Amino acid sequence: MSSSNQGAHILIFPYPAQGHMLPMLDLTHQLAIRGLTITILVTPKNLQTLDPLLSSHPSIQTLVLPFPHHSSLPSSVENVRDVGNIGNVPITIALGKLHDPILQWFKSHPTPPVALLSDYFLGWTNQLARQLGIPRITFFSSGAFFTCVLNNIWSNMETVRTLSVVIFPDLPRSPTFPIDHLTSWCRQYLQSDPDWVFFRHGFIANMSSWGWVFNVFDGLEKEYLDHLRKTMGHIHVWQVGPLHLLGGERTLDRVNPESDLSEDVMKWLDGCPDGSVLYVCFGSQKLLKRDQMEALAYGLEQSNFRFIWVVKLAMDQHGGYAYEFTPDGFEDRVSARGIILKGWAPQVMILNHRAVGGFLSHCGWNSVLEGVTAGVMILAWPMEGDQFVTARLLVENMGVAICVCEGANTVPNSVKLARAIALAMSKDIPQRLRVEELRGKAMEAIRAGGSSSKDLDGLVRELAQLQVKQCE
Ligand SMILES: O=c1ccn([C@@H]2O[C@H](COP(=O)(O)OP(=O)(O)O[C@H]3O[C@H](CO)[C@@H](O)[C@H](O)[C@H]3O)[C@@H](O)[C@H]2O)c(=O)[nH]1
Repeated sequence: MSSSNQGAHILIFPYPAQGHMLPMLDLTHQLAIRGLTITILVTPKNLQTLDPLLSSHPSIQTLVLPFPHHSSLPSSVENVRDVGNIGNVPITIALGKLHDPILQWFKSHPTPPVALLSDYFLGWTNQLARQLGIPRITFFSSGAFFTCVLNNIWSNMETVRTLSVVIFPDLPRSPTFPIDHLTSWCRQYLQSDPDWVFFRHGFIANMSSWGWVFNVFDGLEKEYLDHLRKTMGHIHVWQVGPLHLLGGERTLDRVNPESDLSEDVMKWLDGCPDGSVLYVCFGSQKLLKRDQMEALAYGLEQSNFRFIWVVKLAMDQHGGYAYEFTPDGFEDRVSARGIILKGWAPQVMILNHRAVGGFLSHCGWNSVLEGVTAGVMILAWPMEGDQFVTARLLVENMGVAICVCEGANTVPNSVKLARAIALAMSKDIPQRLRVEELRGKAMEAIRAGGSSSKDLDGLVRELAQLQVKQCE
């Protein structure tokens, strides 16, 4: 396949948040092995994240542009990881100022890109692509159900934000959500603030982009993908997930190379019985408050189950770094059966270890795909963004997870949490069987000739076709 695609040059623009970048880099890897010529755009502090990709594909070019200033961001911040999801609006606005530098780079390039593939938070690039006279493809790092909900919210924001319960009668299963379970943007949106108007326009622009790529698979979200194809009248909708499964040995590169934690953790898991360990991790952005950490610690302690709990390092208000709080003495008390993993965990490796039987997760889209494809039971604690919608998909639609807590600021009851952990970790819970079936469907989707694999090839064919058209 590769030789016929040589020369089709694509500009890839990831959004600087781990949950967005990692799947987009997996996608880039797939496009590179299929022979496309790739330039990837990052700001200086995100360049390091590309190291594994660039060492596998030395032919990939980088376009490194300085991160533009935004008054509400400390000057050292170039990634949502450093500030949490509160940074999404200013980071998107700041990146919008790259419009002119990209335009200049494009005009001076001897063989400029024939298409622009950018994250769904970078909807302003739709207009940029139009100016450049090339198609823009939106990459969605979240699911199709959430995209249906989000399109609806942004299109009707003036009404939606006044409601306490929002009904989506036109979506499959006509879901209803309390406003608090929809993205906090509904509460924060300010029509009089140009930053918010710009942010909103980006999402609306996504709806008219030339193509859409989703990190999803048929078995999980077919009804929502079909809905999007039907309502948007779009033929260029590609489902290419779960991308982390296609990443091959790249998956291991997600482990922080400076830490040797992964070896110790895997050794510890080797000594644990099958399905006996609960893995606890809330993605790359969300930091729990002190009382939430305490309640979670006591819940884990009382459950008596083995666990690995990932505790994050975060920037404090003085620009220094500190780990999330854990109660005094907790680590010693549970040392016989629990590990507190400080820093960046080798999540995919841990989830795929035979000893791991449950995953207490915030339902970030990547974590969900990684949990499901490891055949691990998910204990959902949705907190923000797309996570309530994803939890609905898993708990109610698919029946592969149970909900153990809800809300970004909720302090769980430790006793109830311990009970829920015990229930979820039991071997005979029906959700466990269903998640195994769903895992089979994900594997089916990515094998040669499977639905995601075919779509990935179809996407590359279309991109190569653009090159042919440009040469005619
Ligand atoms: O110690 C860690 C922590 C995270 N990860 C990886 O980081 C990614 C985290 O992604 P995700 O589970 O999606 O969570 P967030 O980082 O919170 O992602 C943001 O972006 C996602 C994709 O748009 C959304 O679904 C989430 O709600 C949003 O918070 C996953 O691949 C994890 O494997 C690690 O490898 N080690």
